[in-house]
Amino acid sequence: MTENRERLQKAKRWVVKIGSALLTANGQGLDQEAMASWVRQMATLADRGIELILVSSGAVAEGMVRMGLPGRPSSLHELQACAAIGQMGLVQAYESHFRTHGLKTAQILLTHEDLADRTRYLNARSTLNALVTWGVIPVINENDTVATDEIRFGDNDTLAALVANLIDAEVLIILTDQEGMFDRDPRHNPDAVLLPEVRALDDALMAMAGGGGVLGRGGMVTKVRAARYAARSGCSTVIASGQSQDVLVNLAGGAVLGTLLLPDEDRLDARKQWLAAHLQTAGRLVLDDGAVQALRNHGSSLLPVGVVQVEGGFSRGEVVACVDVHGRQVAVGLVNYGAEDAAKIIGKTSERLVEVLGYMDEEELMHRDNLVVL
Ligand SMILES: Nc1ncnc2c1ncn2[C@@H]1O[C@H](COP(=O)(O)OP(=O)(O)O)[C@@H](O)[C@H]1O
Ligand SMILES: N[C@@H](CCC(=O)OP(=O)(O)O)C(=O)O
Repeated sequence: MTENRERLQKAKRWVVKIGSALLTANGQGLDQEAMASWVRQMATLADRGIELILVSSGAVAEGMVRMGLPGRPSSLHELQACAAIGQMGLVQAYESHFRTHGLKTAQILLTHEDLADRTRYLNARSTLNALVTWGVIPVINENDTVATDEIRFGDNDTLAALVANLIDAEVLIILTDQEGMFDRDPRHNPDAVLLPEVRALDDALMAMAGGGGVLGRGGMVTKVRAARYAARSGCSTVIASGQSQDVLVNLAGGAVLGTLLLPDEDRLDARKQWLAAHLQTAGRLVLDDGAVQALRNHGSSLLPVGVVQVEGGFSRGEVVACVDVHGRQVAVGLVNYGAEDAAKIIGKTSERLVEVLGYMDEEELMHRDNLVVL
């Protein structure tokens, strides 16, 4: 175990995510004292040459306090207005805390759409790399003011993981209001046991992870999912308590704190990571069992013959999900045929494509270089 903790000691690029539950002191507004402590710790790490990217929630919660609202608004526009109000307080606080340590900050607000579009994805990556190289601390949040269901990450755990993929971070630290991940939700099970180290891809984890509290969005479910996303670029995740004294500095020293979620060894190349980052897709292809096996076990391309159904109105070149007959996601990839033509060729062998369509661009519906098995 300590050997894996030593990985953290060597890591040079970290994403740190701070959740609303932790940041807002039980709905009493931003916890300035706690923020000062995390910032001081990050300044210590920056001083040791660690590159840091901060993903911070708290905009909606702070907006609620500023507007004197008793609970989280249910209407989308009020929620978005709250986020816009609270985001001011959030960046203002980080800017002034970091300035006391001589560090500059930069605000970055993203939606899922920014990472789904290849050009914007590359732009976001270059900008973040430029900031980090200058020693500026990017402070990232979802662009809640414009995010609708179609373009949102939904929670900042996911956003933080996709940022870790984007900039090739070695470590993602998710600070929350619990000591780490337990085998059951400790809020409801006092005898729950803390898990010190797990494989991020272990399927059993999802069953142990429950939902979140009043202010946070995702609970442990989104944190485990985030660790799985992070693992795609070889990034280790730690879920730890933000209330634990000097948590960041101690983790950097190799202390056994919180839960370490380790990646498996094989890591996706940068383009496949971008493909995998598509949380929303333009449509779905339903695969028969043979095609599922071919993709999963043999790294094959997807041929029309293995597809039983086409759903959605996608065009050639769009990112489409592949699911099995039970609707479970198998892969995502760039499709070689639009939905209309795809519907005509599914179930057909490659030799029949010209006969059915009158032309053939590629014999695969998705080439293996353009798909990623999830
Ligand atoms: N297996 C688990 N281990 C630890 N916490 C869990 C687990 N399942 C659910 N939770 C809940 O997840 C909450 C943290 O998530 P959340 O409220 O979204 O916080 P944040 O704002 O930090 O993202 C904890 O307070 C806890 O009640
Ligand atoms: N963008 C939102 C973050 C919502 C969110 O994911 O919260 P959390 O589950 O506490 O990380 C905000 O700033 O309020």
